[in-house]
Amino acid sequence: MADKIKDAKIVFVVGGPGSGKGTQCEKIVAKYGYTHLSSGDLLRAEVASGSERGKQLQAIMQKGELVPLDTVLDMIKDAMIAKADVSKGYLIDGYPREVKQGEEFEKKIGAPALLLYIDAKAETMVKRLVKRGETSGRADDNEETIKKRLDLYYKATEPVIAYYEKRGIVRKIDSELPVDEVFTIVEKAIDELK
Ligand SMILES: Nc1nc2c(ncn2[C@@H]2O[C@H](COP(=O)(O)OP(=O)(O)OP(=O)(O)O)[C@@H](O)[C@H]2O)c(=O)[nH]1
Ligand SMILES: O=c1ccn([C@@H]2O[C@H](COP(=O)(O)OP(=O)(O)O)[C@@H](O)[C@H]2O)c(=O)[nH]1
Ligand SMILES: [Mg+2]
Repeated sequence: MADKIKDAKIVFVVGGPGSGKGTQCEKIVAKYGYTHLSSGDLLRAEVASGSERGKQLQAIMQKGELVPLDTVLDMIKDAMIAKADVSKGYLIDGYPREVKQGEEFEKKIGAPALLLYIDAKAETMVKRLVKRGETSGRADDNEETIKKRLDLYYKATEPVIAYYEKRGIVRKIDSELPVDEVFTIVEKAIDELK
């Protein structure tokens, strides 16, 4: 496994709920052809399958809490292996959520070359998610759960950024700007990887 993906770049995409991770990842895929793996999307797919495991995940996500670390990591790993022959790079979106998740990822898969830190103000993120909730159908896009997701982000996920800052691979992206302007900054960070 580690062998198969050793030449592919791994990029962690981290930021608060609604900061714009998914939006920027789509644009990176369109321009660079990277493989986009959103941990949240993988979990939602499991929920949609109606499996027993999906039902347990649904209950946790609805509360804005974190699902067990191994569950997410196994899903990401399987998805990476499935694309290993064609992938130039991987965008791991919404992961790691806590420092321990990052450590486990590196033990089982490999080291990230870059961490894109998508940064928006709490107020902005709440506004975007409430708006997205009008059409997203996501069970966690409601004000009560949004608040819990934000709290958990500041408590558990922000330390992830500090952890990788020490390794010099963090690029902070201001996502208060319009989407295309944000992408201009993202492009610079990805171009530096080549
Ligand atoms: N103005 C502005 N709006 C944005 C930007 N990026 C995303 N949005 C809007 O904010 C909402 C959330 O964006 P997503 O890309 O889904 O955010 P995310 O970080 O993937 O959020 P989660 O899936 O909850 O983790 C979307 O409905 C976008 O339309 C941006 O750079 N500028
Ligand atoms: O590594 C992960 C990624 C997601 N989640 C769960 O999935 C939800 C949605 O995650 P996503 O990244 O889609 O959205 P965000 O919370 O960043 O807005 C989170 O609130 C968590 O309950 C998790 O437990 N571990
Ligand atoms: Mg997303």
